[in-house]
Amino acid sequence: MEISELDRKFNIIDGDTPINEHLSAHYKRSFAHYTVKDRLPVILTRIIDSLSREKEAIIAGYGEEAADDLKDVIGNISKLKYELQTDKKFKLLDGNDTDQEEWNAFLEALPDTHNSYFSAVWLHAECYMYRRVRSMFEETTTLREFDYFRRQKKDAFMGSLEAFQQLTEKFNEKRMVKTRDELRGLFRQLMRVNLWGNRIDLSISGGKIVSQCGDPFEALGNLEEYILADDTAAVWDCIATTDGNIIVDFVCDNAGYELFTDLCLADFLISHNLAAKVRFHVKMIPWFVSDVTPEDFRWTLDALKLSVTATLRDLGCRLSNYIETGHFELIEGEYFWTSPRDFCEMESVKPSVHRMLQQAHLVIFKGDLNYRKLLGDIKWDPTVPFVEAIRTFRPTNLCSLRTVKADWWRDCHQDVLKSSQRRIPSGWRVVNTVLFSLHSNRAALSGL
Ligand SMILES: O=P(O)(O)OC[C@H]1O[C@](O)(CO)[C@@H](O)[C@@H]1O
Ligand SMILES: [Mn+2]
Repeated sequence: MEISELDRKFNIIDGDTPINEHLSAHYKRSFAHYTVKDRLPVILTRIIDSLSREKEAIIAGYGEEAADDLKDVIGNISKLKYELQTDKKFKLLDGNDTDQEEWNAFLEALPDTHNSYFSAVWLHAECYMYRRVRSMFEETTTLREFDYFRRQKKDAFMGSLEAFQQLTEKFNEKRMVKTRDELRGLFRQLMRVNLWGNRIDLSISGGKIVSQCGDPFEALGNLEEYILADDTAAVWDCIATTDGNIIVDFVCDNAGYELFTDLCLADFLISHNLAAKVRFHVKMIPWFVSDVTPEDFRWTLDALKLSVTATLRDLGCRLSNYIETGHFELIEGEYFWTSPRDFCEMESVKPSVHRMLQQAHLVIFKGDLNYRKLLGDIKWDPTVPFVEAIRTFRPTNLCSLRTVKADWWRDCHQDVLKSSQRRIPSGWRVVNTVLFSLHSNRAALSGL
């Protein structure tokens, strides 16, 4: 079928998402369109490939019955790919997962004009695809607990070991800082290391293993010019002006190198008495390929503890000890993070999560997907300040740490935009361009 014929059939508009509209694959020249048309089918195909490749190992681990389950799942993923590529309406979810009813209520309430892959809000379409894959496994007898992205996450972790080592060594050298100024300087560096950590994401690479190579601290200087918006000073003030008896929350994104940098930043906060507790909110089901699940979190601490190098072993022991002492807390069991809801809906849809975030003095939202959820997946006018774009979402002080993977102009102030245009020709082609934004909610930080 000719592409134009397809476009006509799916009612695709030949243009980019208009300002103030929701991002959607409906607009042919948008990154959302490229994602739904090209990236998501590739991610589905990669799941099928890895299941076929690992078939024997899976059967060895999950029993003979897993062979039939694998066959069913592979067939169902192929069907899902067909549904996606032919823009079928979203189906209700089967199965008994905890969040199934909420998801179905959400799907049933979608207007008829926005409930298929190319017509829906991009956030909804993308989340729905990952959630459908999960239900296929949930319906099996043997593979309900199987994480079909785990192999890739582990491989990416292993590929980053050298960077972990370098980061920990540098961090150990610097840990002993004493003065407030030195502390602030180290915080600034760790925030940047953390921000860069978000580059390593296995969904943007289509599931291909990408790991952090080279010395992360050394790379910082060259990367500085790519930072679009930087409120580190406000974030530091927000933390450093307290008595340290505060909770800091991470709404986590990717496992592997990024989680490692989250743990380093959290370690810094605890070991310098800047926070009494750091909580990590993670996903309950395999999500956007590399997102952290409780199992990934525990596995990461264990792998560090068992590392061949003493530096990483010591770190692993210290971090695990923080769990024992309650300085770190893994928050699991919450399905809101894998719902299609944006964060503005949190207070009404899941007040318990909102109340929990309110206990924290600062919440750090990691990554591109969380950023999109903060902004409601809307293509904001670039001049709209972050604090307006997050609308009524005000649980506490907020910080968003994100490398820009989706539409990049939404968070730029005009002056930044102008200077970045020299480097970035247009729209979604910036997918491989490294850009950062480091946002805090200035209004919330100043106590509004
Ligand atoms: O891991 P992160 O930072 O949330 O980014 C992942 C996501 O970024 C996007 O490319 C754009 O939002 C998604 O399509 C992708 O899967
Ligand atoms: Mn992610």
